[in-house]
Amino acid sequence: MLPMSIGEAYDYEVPDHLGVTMGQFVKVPFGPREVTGVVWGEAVNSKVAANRIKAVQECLPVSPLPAESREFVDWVSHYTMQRPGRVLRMCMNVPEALYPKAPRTGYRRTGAAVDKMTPARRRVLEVLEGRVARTTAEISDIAGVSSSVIKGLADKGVLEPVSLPAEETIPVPDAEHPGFDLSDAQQNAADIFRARVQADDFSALLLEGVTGSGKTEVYFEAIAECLRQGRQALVLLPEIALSSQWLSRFEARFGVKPVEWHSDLGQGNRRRNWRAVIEGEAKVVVGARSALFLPFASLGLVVVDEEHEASFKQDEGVPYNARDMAVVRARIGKFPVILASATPSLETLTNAEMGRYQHIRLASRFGVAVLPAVELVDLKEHRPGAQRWISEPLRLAVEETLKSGQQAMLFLNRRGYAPLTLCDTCGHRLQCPHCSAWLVEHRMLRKLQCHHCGFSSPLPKECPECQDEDSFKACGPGIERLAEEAELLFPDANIAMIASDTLSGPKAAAEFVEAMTEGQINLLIGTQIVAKGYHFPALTLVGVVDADLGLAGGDLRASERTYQLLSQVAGRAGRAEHPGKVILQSYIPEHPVMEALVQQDAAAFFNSERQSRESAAMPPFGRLAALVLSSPDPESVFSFAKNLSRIAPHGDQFLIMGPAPAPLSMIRGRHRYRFLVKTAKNVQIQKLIGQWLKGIKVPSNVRMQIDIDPYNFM
Ligand SMILES: Nc1ncnc2c1ncn2[C@@H]1O[C@H](COP(=O)(O)OP(=O)(O)OP(=O)(O)O)[C@@H](O)[C@H]1O
Ligand SMILES: [Zn+2]
Repeated sequence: MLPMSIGEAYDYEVPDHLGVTMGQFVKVPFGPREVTGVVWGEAVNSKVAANRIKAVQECLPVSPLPAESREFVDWVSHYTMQRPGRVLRMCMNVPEALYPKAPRTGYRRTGAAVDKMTPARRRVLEVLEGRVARTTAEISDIAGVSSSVIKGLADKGVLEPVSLPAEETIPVPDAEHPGFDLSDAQQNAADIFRARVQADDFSALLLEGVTGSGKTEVYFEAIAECLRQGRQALVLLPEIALSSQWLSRFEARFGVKPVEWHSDLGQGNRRRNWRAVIEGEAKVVVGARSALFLPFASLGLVVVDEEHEASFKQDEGVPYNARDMAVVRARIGKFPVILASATPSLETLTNAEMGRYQHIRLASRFGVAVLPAVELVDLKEHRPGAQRWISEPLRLAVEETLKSGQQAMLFLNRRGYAPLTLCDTCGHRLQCPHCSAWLVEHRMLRKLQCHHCGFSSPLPKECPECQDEDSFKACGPGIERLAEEAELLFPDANIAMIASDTLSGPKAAAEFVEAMTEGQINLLIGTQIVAKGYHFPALTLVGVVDADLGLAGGDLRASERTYQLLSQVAGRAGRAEHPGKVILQSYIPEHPVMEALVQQDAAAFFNSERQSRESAAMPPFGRLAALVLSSPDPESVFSFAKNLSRIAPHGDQFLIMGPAPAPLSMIRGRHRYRFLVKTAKNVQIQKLIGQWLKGIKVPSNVRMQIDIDPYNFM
């Protein structure tokens, strides 16, 4: 199999001297090029004439891709209707990891004296005190000298070269490293997990625990058991790059840091970690959704933390849901998968109810902490002033919290200064030239930005429509604007504003956590990025500035997502000895989502949500797939969509809706049309779509993306 978008595995001859095994990574000729592929199986009834079959050139010096990984690739390919090579590419996207690293050369002191001492030379000798050996790069890094200083000392015989192991070894987490004493409820859950890991068989477990109940500590015990069994464990976390608190807790429990996998890793670490996974040296990996495609030598447990998070769904490339695929991966590998959340998805809750997943609950917060009280502020009664968003009751609550020396947080899930900028004279709205979306003003960066394609431009001096000067007006708040208001209202507060574009990576995230923990910040203003996972003991007030924000639009999961997000953000309040309070500002306080949040009645909310989904035969009670067609040329995509529509099958078990212009009818200069396929639960939706599209030729300037179980309806 080659990691590219082609239909099936290619046939190659294996020269006698090579002796390949299944899963072996090999170099093969492909047209004029040489590419790396994986031995997928024996060619049966090859369609290629014997004299045209080319030969495998080389086996690569790395363990083969395990059988479980190959089965997983085939499964995901079939389910998502994507070519297997595209899925395989996700497993082997670190080409340099297929070769072992050359041994490194280091230097150490010989004991010979230096004839002429300089400050730079002295620093080098200090770094190498006690005959330790280090690489040139390390020495120049620590001592702050150029490599010529080191070479000069070596030439004089003061330093001598020594050979160092090719790679630093990966520290092994210690299952017996002392952790916390668990509460009774935690202990019960941990016992179940341990038994499941020992059972050496597939099982799916839902760990539903209210915010602050200590779910992490409980699934750590499952990881410990997995380590005792000598197998690898994988934890999928949303926003792993920002989870410094999680990493410290792991280290506290297991004595060392886990192996990380996410897009913020440098090239060197990616290489090392990928290789450590396939060679079985990486015992615990924590990563983003893509970590599921790592070539684990012997995986024995997957934990999906915050399993309800939509970020586990990938929309681009191969569209897949890592939560669902984690369950598949566990079934293939015959081991347990743990789905953890304070607000599980309706899909997972339904699976638990049907008995497919074992449901384990943690009903209260750990220790003395209690769940925060939730209050609604009806914005129809307590209107903030013009161009203001903080109501009087919320203002008072913040003031009181700050006065008592505790921390408050204002939550608004909108980046930038204002979501819309328009001309006050003619009403012209500033729109992205490549997308059907408004430009968002980011005042700190002094520019307008498209949140869909990244386009940015300075705010124009004059309106492109009516040529009036300085006529643009910001409409609505983003967190930058909210921060402006907060500075006016709370002049003495130490305000920090945190959004995905202000928190630029793991380092900035760790600094933010420290500033919160040390109390250097007392008023936090943030988007969803601060809504989950964090544990700040002194944070006692959470104010949700616009609780209705997520409810707009026709998204199937709008209510569910709003409920989950607001529960998460509410759950940041009062996690230690001081009780917390949550204020939701809303124009629709009677909405079921608001009522459920105030009553803290998750069950009632999910029952009503379940009923409405069931009566509409929507997931998880029916199946959905989206077909998105796009092209730079509006004519081509429209006529292709029309053709598809003409030949669309009809039946009473399914419905094909569309083509309709997608709600975002243009992204990155591509015009988009959508079909939505909706079927009964028992219909094989892939088969139906396969029959529909059989023999279809997609025009070369049109792209067709199939998305099974779509989460994004834009
Ligand atoms: N058995 C225990 N002993 C001591 N501290 C604990 C114990 N269990 C949990 N804690 C602490 O309680 C806090 C909350 O736990 P944790 O963050 O795991 O909760 P959670 O269920 O993951 O919450 P959320 O869903 O809100 O992220 C953490 O600081 C954790 O270290
Ligand atoms: Zn754009």
